[in-house]
Amino acid sequence: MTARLFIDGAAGTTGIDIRERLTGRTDVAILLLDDASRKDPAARRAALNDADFVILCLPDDAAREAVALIDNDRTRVIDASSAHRVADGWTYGFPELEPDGETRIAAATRVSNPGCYPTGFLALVRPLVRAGLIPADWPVSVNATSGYSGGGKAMIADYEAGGASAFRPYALSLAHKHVPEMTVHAGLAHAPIFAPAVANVRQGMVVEVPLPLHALPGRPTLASLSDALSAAYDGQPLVTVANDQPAGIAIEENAGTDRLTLRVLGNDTTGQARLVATLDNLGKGAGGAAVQNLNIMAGLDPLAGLHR
Ligand SMILES: NC(=O)C1=CN([C@@H]2O[C@H](COP(=O)(O)OP(=O)(O)OC[C@H]3O[C@@H](n4cnc5c(N)ncnc54)[C@H](OP(=O)(O)O)[C@@H]3O)[C@@H](O)[C@H]2O)C=CC1
Ligand SMILES: CC(=O)N[C@@H](CCC(=O)OP(=O)(O)O)C(=O)O
Repeated sequence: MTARLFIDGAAGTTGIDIRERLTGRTDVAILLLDDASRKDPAARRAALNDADFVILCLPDDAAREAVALIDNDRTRVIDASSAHRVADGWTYGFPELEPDGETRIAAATRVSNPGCYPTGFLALVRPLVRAGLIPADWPVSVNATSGYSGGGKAMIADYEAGGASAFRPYALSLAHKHVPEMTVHAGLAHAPIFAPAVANVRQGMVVEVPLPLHALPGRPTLASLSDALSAAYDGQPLVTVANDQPAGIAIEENAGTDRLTLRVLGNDTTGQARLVATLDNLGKGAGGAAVQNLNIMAGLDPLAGLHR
């Protein structure tokens, strides 16, 4: 079977990336609108209802509008925006996160693609909360740095014109749009303190969760945390729990791939840990995850077109 796919927002950063990833595939046929009609509601409505699958690569409001334009119960949607990540009736599109994740995505008609930062954060924290190693009411914090392509066309243009800062912490009022999905899908009682920054590198991301092991109820060791992550992702080809002790970690480690690498680093003597994830904000953090979800929903090879 050939899956008929419409990408709404195909001219943007994520849309172009997904089109490139699907080039040459014979199991997916892409429906495109020309430049004159790509923002025309009537043309979008027709394409949205004609397709078997739709990937929304739009700002949040436009993504909500696109969903409202679908008036049949056959078209299945993957939304790359943050509009539906904690919405009722939507399945969170992170197949490796829960034991039944892939099964639920395969059956879903509405799938929300995870945010780039939440992908790293949840991969580190969710299995530890599920295993009881981090209590649900623990005051978690998360520091992260993204490549500038995470800010879409406007931020890419700023950086590539040479005028933007080399390293810029932001979201300083602690109300970043990713906090709700981090809280809900980690199973935490309180919002984590999320401190993101953008760096002068096109693609790549480091997400770090510091943990005072000495203060946690079970006083876990580094090895017990690492073992819990390894067990959670056993057999998952895109997720690696590395047991190395690098002197430093490059933000580019997984740039250009759909890999997600997790590490538990730190010091058992002081009882302090640094949980660190690296990924490509456009890979497992966006377009790679969208293609993976499409593959799963359409019953295709789940890893087709992904860069391991
Ligand atoms: N970049 C990233 O790393 C990631 C982005 N995302 C999410 O994916 C979505 C798209 O992001 P990104 O690709 O970066 O953004 P871009 O700004 O690069 O692209 C957005 C595209 O949507 C088009 N668009 C805007 N409004 C409408 C509309 N009403 N109808 C049709 N098309 C419209 C824009 O057209 P025009 O330029 O002409 O206005 C543009 O082509 C966002 O919700 C973003 O949060 C998700 C994960 C990662
Ligand atoms: C560097 C930068 O600006 N990043 C974006 C997030 C990019 C992303 O992946 O967010 P969504 O998946 O929710 O679109 C931001 O902080 O808003």
